[in-house]
Order: sequence, then structure tokens, then C-alpha cells
Amino acid sequence: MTDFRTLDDAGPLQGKRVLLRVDLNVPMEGGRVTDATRIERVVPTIREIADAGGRVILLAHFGRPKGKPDPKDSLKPILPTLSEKLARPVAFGEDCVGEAAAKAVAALNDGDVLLLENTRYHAGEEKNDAEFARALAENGDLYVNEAFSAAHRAHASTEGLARLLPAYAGRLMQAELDALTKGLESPARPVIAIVGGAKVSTKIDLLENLVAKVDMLVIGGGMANTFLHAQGKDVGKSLCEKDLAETAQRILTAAKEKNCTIILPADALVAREFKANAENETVTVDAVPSDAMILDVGASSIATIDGAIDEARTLVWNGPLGAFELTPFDTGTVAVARHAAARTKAGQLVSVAGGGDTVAALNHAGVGEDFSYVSTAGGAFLEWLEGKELPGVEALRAKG
Ligand SMILES: Nc1ncnc2c1ncn2[C@@H]1O[C@H](COP(=O)(O)OP(=O)(O)O)[C@@H](O)[C@H]1O
Ligand SMILES: O=C(OP(=O)(O)O)[C@H](O)COP(=O)(O)O
Repeated sequence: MTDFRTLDDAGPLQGKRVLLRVDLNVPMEGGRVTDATRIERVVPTIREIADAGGRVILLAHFGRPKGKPDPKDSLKPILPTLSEKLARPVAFGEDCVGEAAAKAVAALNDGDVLLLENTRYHAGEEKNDAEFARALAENGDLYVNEAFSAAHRAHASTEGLARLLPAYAGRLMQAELDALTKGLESPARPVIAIVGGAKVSTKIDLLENLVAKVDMLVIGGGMANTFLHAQGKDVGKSLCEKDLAETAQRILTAAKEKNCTIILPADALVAREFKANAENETVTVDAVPSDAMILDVGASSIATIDGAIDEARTLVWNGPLGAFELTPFDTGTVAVARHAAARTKAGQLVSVAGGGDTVAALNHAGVGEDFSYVSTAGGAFLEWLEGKELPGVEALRAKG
């Protein structure tokens, strides 16, 4: 990563206001952080800057609040976990721009840490609006991007800001790119990818390029339902983006052309309520009751996926196979994660997984330490794998 400026190039940080873009989009339940991996991975950089006398101003997004404040997407509930992991106090600014931000920043002493409220509370963030980026830049002397997992977004705090201030890659940004390059630049074949999760519309397009890069593609989670629908199956009340059926068809055709084997669930665990221990049954994907939702892959699908992993030498995985936060709909994700971990430990597989919820799912399965590499990034990791340039990374090149 020699074409980046890194923290090593930033000069003395004493007294400098450092706008540090991090990804705090962590899994939460009942107002509490349920997986702190993304926080833990940025702690060393925050400490490093603060210990050098810098004033750390954390910029981050949470959820998708559509450009206006929404209390359910506040970063405030993350503060206790952030402060605990950092083992130091963290101040909070009620807005990331304007008077509230300026006041909070002005109150900082050298070595202090401040978290500003969700950047996505402003429409200018996702539009990468120049004026909004300038408003963010007003509070900093330099910019450090540590949010590899949001680097596929050309937003004001991930891209625009890097063009306004001296910009540097943070330690995690560097480490992620180094690890992925080392692990996956020329992967041992066959390569299997598992893509699941719930962010169907923002991730489906990248599958078209992915099928050219991998030998087998397992489509699970909410993502699978759109494909099952595209194949003419009734998915009942399942999470499904019906208007993406054509895109799904196109991906299936591209896979055939590229000789990539697509593995879709053949059976599923369905329920009528989205809650833990909801009454459930296993059905084939041709027989999903119209009032039920697919919440996990079934036993026969798990066996097929495990068998495919046995044939592979490299696995890349983003997106849980089911609603793993709710038992028993964690069964598929846990079983496949443990199988991949065992193959990895036996030296038969290189396994790379990433994504906020995917990491939480691996930790839930007790195998977070057993994969070859666990990235904080999901969508960004897949786009990197596609060979796409990531706007957040590109904006850092040759800046400083
Ligand atoms: N069949 C399904 N129906 C509804 N939600 C699902 C299903 N399968 C997976 N999910 C949800 O997908 C979410 C994770 O998706 P996503 O954000 O794309 O993953 P990541 O954060 O790892 O990139 C989890 O909260 C999980 O409950
Ligand atoms: O959680 C994230 O990505 P991921 O779900 O792909 O791991 C990032 O914070 C990006 O969030 P976004 O997909 O709402 O832009």
C-alpha cells in the first residue's frame, strides 16, 4: 500500500484536531452493542492518536436514516461500549456539523476523544455534497480514514473529506487491505463464496462480477429469496425484493456463462413470526406456505453447502444464511461456520469472512478466531474482491 499516506506520514499530532472516520455500524439489540468487533478493531488507532497528543474526533454512520435525524439510529447508545473498550472517557457531540459539533470540538484538550452524532443524519453525507463535506472539514486539521468497511461508499465522510484535508489511511484500513491482498490475491482453487444477509438491493449487483471470480457461489439468507422468486417459487412473506427478479435472472445466466456453480437452498426453516423460538417447520423451497417466512436454510441445504466447502480450497463469506440472532434460525449459519472452521483448522481451507453481522454470527458460533482472516467489512470486502476501486480508498491515494 505504498501509494497511501498513513499515520506514519502525518507528522506530529500534538494539539491537532484529527477527524477519524470509523465504522461503528455494529449489531445492537435493546440499545446495547451485541458484537463489539468493529469497535475493538479501531481502538488501537484511537489510542495511538490520543497518546500522541491529537484531539480525536470520531465520525461515523449508523443504520440508514435517510438524511434526517432518527433516534433509532443515534450513535449515543454505542458510547458506553466505546468508552469501555478504549478504557477512557469519550465525549459526545449531538451533531456532526454546525454549532453543536464546533462547541464539542472546542472543548477538547490534547489527547481527548469525541464522538460526533451520525453523519447520515444529513442528506449531504450520502450525496457526497461538497458543502456538507466542507462543514465536516471545518472541525479538523487532518483526516484519517479507518472505515474500510464503508470504503465502498462515496460519501462525504468517506470520500469528499479526503479531498479537503491532508488525508491518511488508518492502521485498520492498512491492515485490512494488506490481509485481503495477501490472502486472496491468487487464491487456491476451487474458490467458494457464500453471500447471504439482508442487504439485498445494495449487494445483488456485485454478484454479477463475483461469478466470474469464484467457482461456486452459495446464495443464502434474505438474498436467496429474491433468486427463488426469480425462479418462479412462492416465497410467502419472506424478505424478498421482487423488483430485482430480472437482476437475479441475469446473475444466474452470467454464472452459467462463467462456469460458476450456483447453490441455492433446496429446503428452508419457515415461521410465521419474526421472533426467537417462533413455531417453525422445515419445508422444501417449492412448498413455502404463503403466510410464512423463510428464516433459515434447512438441513438438506446445510449438507449441500458443507459438501461444496469440502470441494473448495478457499472460502469467502459475507452475509448470514438465516436470521441468526433468533434461535433456532441460527442453525444453518452456525453449522456451516463450524464446518468451515474445522476445515480451516485442519489446513484444508483458507477461509475469509467479513461484515458487521457476519462477524457477529461467527462469534455466536464460537469460531470467530478459527477463520484464516475475519474482516470488519462485508459489502466493501465483496466489492474489493470483484476488483472494483473503492472510493474511500481511492481518495486516499497520494494525498497528504
Ligand atoms: N432469511 C432471512 N430473513 C430475514 N433476515 C435475514 C435472513 N437471513 C439473514 N437475515 C439477516 O441478515 C442480516 C445481516 O445482513 P447483512 O447486513 O447483509 O450482513 P453483514 O452485516 O454481515 O454484511 C442479519 O441481521 C440477519 O438476521
Ligand atoms: O455495515 C456495513 O456494511 P456491511 O453490512 O456490508 O458489513 C457498513 O457500515 C456500510 O453500511 P451501509 O451498507 O449501510 O452503507
